[in-house]
Amino acid sequence: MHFYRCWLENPEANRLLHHFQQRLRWQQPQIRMFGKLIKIPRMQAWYGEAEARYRYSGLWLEPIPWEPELLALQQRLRVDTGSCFNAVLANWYRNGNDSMGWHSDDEPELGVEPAIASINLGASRRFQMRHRNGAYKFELELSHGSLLLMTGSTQHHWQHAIPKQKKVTDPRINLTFRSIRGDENHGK
Ligand SMILES: O=C(O)CCC(=O)C(=O)O
Ligand SMILES: [Fe+2]
Repeated sequence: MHFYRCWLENPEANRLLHHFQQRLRWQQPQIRMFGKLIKIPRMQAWYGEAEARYRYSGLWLEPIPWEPELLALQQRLRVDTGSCFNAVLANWYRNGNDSMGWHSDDEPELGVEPAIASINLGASRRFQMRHRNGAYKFELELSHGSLLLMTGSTQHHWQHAIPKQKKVTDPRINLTFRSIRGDENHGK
């Protein structure tokens, strides 16, 4: 894992936060949990190239075609990280009551050792990580304008979560850029 605390300068991060809040096509999908349908505790949008269909928490997501500012970030990430991402999952945590439960990003369509680039805008939130063997746990503060890069076997050994933080009143947008293999590659 690599963490770049000042990947974006403040004025640009501010501009992008407002832009994405207003312009992305946010939805609040429902997932089945313990036999009940419940809305996920945040807003979400999936953008990218047409082949980047993705199953996330049991939901099939069809990508919305790239939006210009998302595409510009994808191009900057290619230069800075050397990875070509073909899709992005945007999450909007409206305040500290929104959250994401423990999971790994290990869906088969991400490939064996996925690189995931996660850009943070808005309120700082705690990013918790725990090892699957239960022995290690730590956390990072994901602040405005920062970039977290997860590569290699991170998703095999670790789970992560964004816990609720009741005192946080400001919104946060997180963009996780991913590389999805097209259907023709599945099962190979
Ligand atoms: O909001 C975050 O920082 C984490 C998002 C995440 O884990 C995901 O989209 O899979
Ligand atoms: Fe994740």
